[in-house]
Amino acid sequence: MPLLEVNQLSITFTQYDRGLRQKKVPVIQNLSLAVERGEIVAVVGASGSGKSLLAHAILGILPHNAAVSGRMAFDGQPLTPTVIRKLRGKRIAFVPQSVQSLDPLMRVGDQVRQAVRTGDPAAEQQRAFAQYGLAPQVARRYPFQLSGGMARRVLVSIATVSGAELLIADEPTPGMDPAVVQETLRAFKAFADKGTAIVFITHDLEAALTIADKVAVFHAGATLEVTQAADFEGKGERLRHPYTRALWLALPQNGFAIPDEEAGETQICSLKHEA
Ligand SMILES: Nc1ncnc2c1ncn2[C@@H]1O[C@H](COP(=O)(O)OP(=O)(O)OP(=O)(O)O)[C@@H](O)[C@H]1O
Ligand code: NI
Repeated sequence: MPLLEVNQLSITFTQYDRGLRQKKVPVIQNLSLAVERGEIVAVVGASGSGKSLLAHAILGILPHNAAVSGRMAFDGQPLTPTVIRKLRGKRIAFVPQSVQSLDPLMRVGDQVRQAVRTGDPAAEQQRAFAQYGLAPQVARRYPFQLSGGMARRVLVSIATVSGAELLIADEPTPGMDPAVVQETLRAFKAFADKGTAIVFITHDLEAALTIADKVAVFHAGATLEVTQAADFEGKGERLRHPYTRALWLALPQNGFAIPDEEAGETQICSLKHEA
């Protein structure tokens, strides 16, 4: 049984036009995804394709104007609002996309220590900072005193000291320098090797492929394809969807190939953006 199961998830926003007329805007439609213990599933796709909303739906933190349908389960247990409240920050950890989610009024070291569930909080915080290249004195700073990359390392520290069984990381690496990105990816892989299930949301297919077992490709609110990471090889012959193949062929090592429109390739509009 997968640790996390998302079945036929749909999310629709209600918006108000002029004159209080309601408008329903579907943003995710019939999305299914399963993540086993020890498995890293990368979620890639263009900006606005619904990656963060998927994470927010799992964590039960969608805005109030969102209507959700479908089934989600963690360790066989349906993810109801009560259940998810109990799991969040404990068995399920989250690296949010926005660094604004740090508490502006609390020293960042304390925010990391608060997230520790087993072991000595101070020691765990120091270990995490050392791992992600944050100097010990950074612990005494407030979020506004950090660069974007440092704030993201603090967010990764908070999520990883919790010892959660499921880690959902929403774009954890922007603003980090390449060595820290590598260290973060290595850390994720090490967690997975110890049994943690990881959902790794990213624009960066190349980075995703260095650690992912599976890749879920999103486009306009639908999962186009969930594929084995190993299928990204050669000319992408094993990739079923033209958009997925376009993402793969657009990587530098594949020569930034622009798919052949004559051959009927579709949906390559955001190809440049993704590369
Ligand atoms: N509160 C909201 N009300 C209406 N529409 C929303 C709301 N929040 C998000 N959306 C829409 O849902 C879609 C998916 O947004 P989401 O943030 O999940 O995209 P994403 O794939 O995470 O993008 P990015 O890569 O830029 O982070 C977008 O088109 C966005 O405009
Ligand atoms: Ni996002």
